Amino acid sequence: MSTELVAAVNAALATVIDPEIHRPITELDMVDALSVDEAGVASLTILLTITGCPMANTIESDVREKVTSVPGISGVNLTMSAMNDEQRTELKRKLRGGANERDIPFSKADSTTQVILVASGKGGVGKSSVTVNLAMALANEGRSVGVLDADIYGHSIPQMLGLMESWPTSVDGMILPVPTMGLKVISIGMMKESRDQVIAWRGPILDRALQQFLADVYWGDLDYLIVDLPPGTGDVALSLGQKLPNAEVLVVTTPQQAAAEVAERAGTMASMLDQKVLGVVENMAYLEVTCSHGETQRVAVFGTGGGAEVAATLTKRLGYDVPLLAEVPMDPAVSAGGDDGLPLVATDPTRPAAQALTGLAQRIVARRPSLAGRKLGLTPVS
Ligand SMILES: Nc1ncnc2c1ncn2[C@@H]1O[C@H](COP(=O)(O)OP(=O)(O)OP(=O)(O)O)[C@@H](O)[C@H]1O
Repeated sequence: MSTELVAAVNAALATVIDPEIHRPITELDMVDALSVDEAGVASLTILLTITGCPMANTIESDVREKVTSVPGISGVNLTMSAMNDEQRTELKRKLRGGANERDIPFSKADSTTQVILVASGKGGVGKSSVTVNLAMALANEGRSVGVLDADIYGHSIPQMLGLMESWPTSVDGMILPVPTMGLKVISIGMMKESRDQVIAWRGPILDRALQQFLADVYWGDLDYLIVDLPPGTGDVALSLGQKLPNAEVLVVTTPQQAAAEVAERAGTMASMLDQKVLGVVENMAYLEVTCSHGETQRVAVFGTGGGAEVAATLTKRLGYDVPLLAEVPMDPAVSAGGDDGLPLVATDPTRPAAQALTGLAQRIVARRPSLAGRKLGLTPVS
């Protein structure tokens, strides 16, 4: 057996990335019994994290391609198998950075992930649409982004990202988010046995489920975790507020006065939980219509000024600047993108609505992460 060839095959395998965990399969101890015989035939076993792993075919074809491309390799003898319990436990330990206990990585003082809770006062203002498009736009800016759909009543994220038939893989109790379009996604809807099942979780059960999303999901290194909250100021906001004291809240409203008033409440609630309000997004701000003379006009379908009003009220109430970060026009393409599972920012970034959402992402990226109001995990000495 040629040790050089084995090393070369190993190096090639190090370029095969597990599509769910986003790490090289060699680092995840998924390569077993690798050898190369005199005739240059490589034999190896790939240990999948679970039997029936949904990504098995992708990994298999990737491994074949990479191994056969190594000079001197004439064939591949590949066995696809699964890890045993011990191997899985070791992998989980490794993924948690050697720690056995499950704590929430984002709540640690040294966490570099910016958690953004997308909140609204009432339903239907476009909170989920803003969530998926903002996440896509941040990914387009080269950031690693996770999306957590914590909207127990709506959970429309799977639909909006084309994941209606996708389920997260679980490795011995550790959940791997579903990868799509460069994002990592988990939805409360994915935890149900069937998609039409109604969830009526409250109090401790809901709290436990949210804890699981944050601690038992292997998110990896994220720049941003965007969380779609249920509308209003309910149990989820409270529970997440306690679990993620450093999270920042992005308030989505429509220009309507009534929507603005309830949106202010969502912002005020955040401050009660010691969270900072990052800013306000006014969605469905106006509709652009082109008249028969070719002139374009902005029609205020839902009135005007709601976003600016929420921003001004929260600035006054909270004592720091809460900016109006974006005004997103009404555009049937936003809605169609949601139905098709493809966010507008990904399919048609030139449309004004997509540009407004990209601008929102750019403003968020450009902000220097502020430590104001953050709990730094320092213990005062007497
Ligand atoms: N800028 C927009 N232009 C046109 N349609 C939009 C826009 N934003 C959202 N919509 C549409 O409005 C409807 C409600 O949006 P969405 O589901 O994002 O709201 P939501 O606030 O998350 O609602 P809920 O909390 O009730 O789930 C959807 O059909 C969506 O496609």
